[in-house]
Amino acid sequence: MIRVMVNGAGGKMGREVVKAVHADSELTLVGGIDPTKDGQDIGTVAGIEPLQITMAPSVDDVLGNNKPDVIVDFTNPAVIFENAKKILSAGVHLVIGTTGLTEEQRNELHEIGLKNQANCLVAPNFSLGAVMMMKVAADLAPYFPDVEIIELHHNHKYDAPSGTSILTAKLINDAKQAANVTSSEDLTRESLPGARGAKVDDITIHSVRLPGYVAHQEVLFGGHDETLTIRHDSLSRLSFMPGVVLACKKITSKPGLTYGLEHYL
Ligand SMILES: NC(=O)C1=CN([C@@H]2O[C@H](COP(=O)(O)OP(=O)(O)OC[C@H]3O[C@@H](n4cnc5c(N)ncnc54)[C@H](OP(=O)(O)O)[C@@H]3O)[C@@H](O)[C@H]2O)C=CC1
Ligand SMILES: O=C(O)C1=N[C@H](C(=O)O)C[C@H](O)C1
Repeated sequence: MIRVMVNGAGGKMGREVVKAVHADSELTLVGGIDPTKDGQDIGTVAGIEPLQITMAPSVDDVLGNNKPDVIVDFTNPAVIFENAKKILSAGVHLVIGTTGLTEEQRNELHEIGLKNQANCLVAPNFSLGAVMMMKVAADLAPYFPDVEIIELHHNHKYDAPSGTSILTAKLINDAKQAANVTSSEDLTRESLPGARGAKVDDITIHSVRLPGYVAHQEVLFGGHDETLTIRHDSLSRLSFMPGVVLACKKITSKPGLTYGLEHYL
């Protein structure tokens, strides 16, 4: 049995992860961390039967004796880097769904993980469909080098652009460079700043935040008198759970830091 703890267990994703880990026969839920749910019962917070597990206020409280094998983190971009350093330094494997880590920070976590035999997965998106969308987008990019991304999320999301759109843009850029193709010149000049969205390398990303949405993304390719659009929709947070459960089971066999769930499939 793999002993799993959830950081951010009281949040929108954390509550679903608690339920998914509890329901899996190869995983044992051994704890949850959330500053404002400190002392509460994890089953009550997640809306399942009482589990007799009390939530801890911070990772500092769970990295002493009786550490878990794996911590799954869905907290927020402001706290992820400092928490990840502590968790990996304590020799605990770490599955990160939280967005916002820079490439430089991921490199630092890779070194800390190797030094402490603690593996780390940073996956901007755990849904199978989103991983496939990114793969197909990269496959299409050499044939359609003119491409923009629209990502659409609920209005309680803290960060923009989304982690998924940033990884999608990176994969598209890598594919374009490998194929030695470039996009057409953008002749538009903004009369209002921000009208053309944000750039990740060469790719424009537009972020929509509205109540009602969960997590959605369109990748739009423009060609000669034709366009091609691929779209992915997460209809609920359950869409991320098979990926999170898979990551908890595979992480022991992937040394260092891995970026993207595709490397686990
Ligand atoms: N990789 C993927 O597939 C997905 C990634 N995400 C990402 O996951 C992250 C969380 O998303 P979501 O669940 O919607 O956000 P929520 O705000 O609903 O949940 C975050 C939780 O973390 C808690 N928290 C804040 N600071 C700490 C801390 N220092 N230690 C422990 N817990 C803390 C929050 O408590 P409080 O509310 O009291 O601040 C809250 O309960 C985001 O970065 C989001 O982009 C989301 C969906 C899928
Ligand atoms: O905040 C969210 O909700 C999501 N965040 C991730 C991201 O930033 O890409 C994954 C998914 O889009 C949901």
